[in-house]
Amino acid sequence: MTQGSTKSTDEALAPLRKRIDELDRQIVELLNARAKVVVEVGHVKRGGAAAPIYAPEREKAVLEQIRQYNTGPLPDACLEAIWRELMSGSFALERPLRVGYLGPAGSFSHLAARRKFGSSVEYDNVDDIPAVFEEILRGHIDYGLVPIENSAIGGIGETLDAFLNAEVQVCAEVLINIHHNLLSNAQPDQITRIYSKPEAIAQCRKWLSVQLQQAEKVPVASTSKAAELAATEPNAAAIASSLAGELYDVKVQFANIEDNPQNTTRFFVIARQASKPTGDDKTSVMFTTEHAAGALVNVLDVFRDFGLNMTHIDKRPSKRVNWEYYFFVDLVGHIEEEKVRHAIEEARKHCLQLTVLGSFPRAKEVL
Ligand SMILES: O=C(O)C(=O)C[C@]1(C(=O)O)C=C[C@H](O)C=C1
Repeated sequence: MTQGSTKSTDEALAPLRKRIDELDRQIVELLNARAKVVVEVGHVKRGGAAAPIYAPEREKAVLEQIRQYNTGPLPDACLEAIWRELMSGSFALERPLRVGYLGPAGSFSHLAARRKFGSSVEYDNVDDIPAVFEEILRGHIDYGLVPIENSAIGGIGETLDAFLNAEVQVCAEVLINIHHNLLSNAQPDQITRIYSKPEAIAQCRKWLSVQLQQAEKVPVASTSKAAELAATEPNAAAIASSLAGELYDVKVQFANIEDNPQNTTRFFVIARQASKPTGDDKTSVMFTTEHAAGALVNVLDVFRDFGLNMTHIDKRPSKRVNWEYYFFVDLVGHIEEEKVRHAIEEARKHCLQLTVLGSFPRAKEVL
């Protein structure tokens, strides 16, 4: 490029950048005007009948409105990411929130928590999934992220079991695309051991059956724990997120090694309080029935009779009596809707026990 053309580019850019500077000034002014209103929202919420700081139903309405206002050229996903971060800042202005997840840092639960709650909340990593539930009940954290099901391997038993022992509420759901990476600071042909969470090993089964067959697969409590081990042990590798690779300083040797590129995990956000209706919600229930012919069908018939669509069903052994099960069902609708409330009352008549785990806005996007 000649000096003349550089100069003319600079000359052409200068007024455009000046306009951007002026717009940035106005955006900052507007963002702070918004933030001042958020501070007032915080006063209202902390006074009187202390309302929850995180309002999933309002979050959904705000994001939908942003999509409606958007006439481009910015894509909706870009604006949504900006507004999520803005709302994260709102939490800090109203009352700092503590969000717990299965650690150590860099786990997919951490990733889900960061995508949902942004960078202005405090994060706490806990040792196992039941501990996320306990920390909610003890009031040490305000919200917890727990994996509920994966598109390839189904329900996460540890989370389902934790619902049997802890009375927490499901207040939101989060869908995350799970991309696994083989992390190691050793050359691939030197790797003798691969650490990961059993679910992650299962999600990369095909890749592992062809690649690195010589390496021993060692299950550990989380993918981030695996990354931590791979960082310190020679000839070790981990299957984990790229975030874990960054945090523990372990190189990505192979990216996206999951068998299914659409590999998605659904997380629940658990809390001490429920979420308000949005008009597009789900309700999660857990029940156990008598050990008799047709007992489960009787419950499901009620949901069908009330025209309630079921989006998820799972089962776990009760661990009290052999072959006795707890069923987990997600229904479309909110418990405050007459139809849903009525159906659940009817279904309860066919159950030994039925617990409503919570109603929450239906997640539309994979974050
Ligand atoms: O409207 C509220 O309840 C807020 O707390 C404000 C706000 C926002 O920034 O728009 C913040 C966080 C979300 O939970 C929902 C909305």
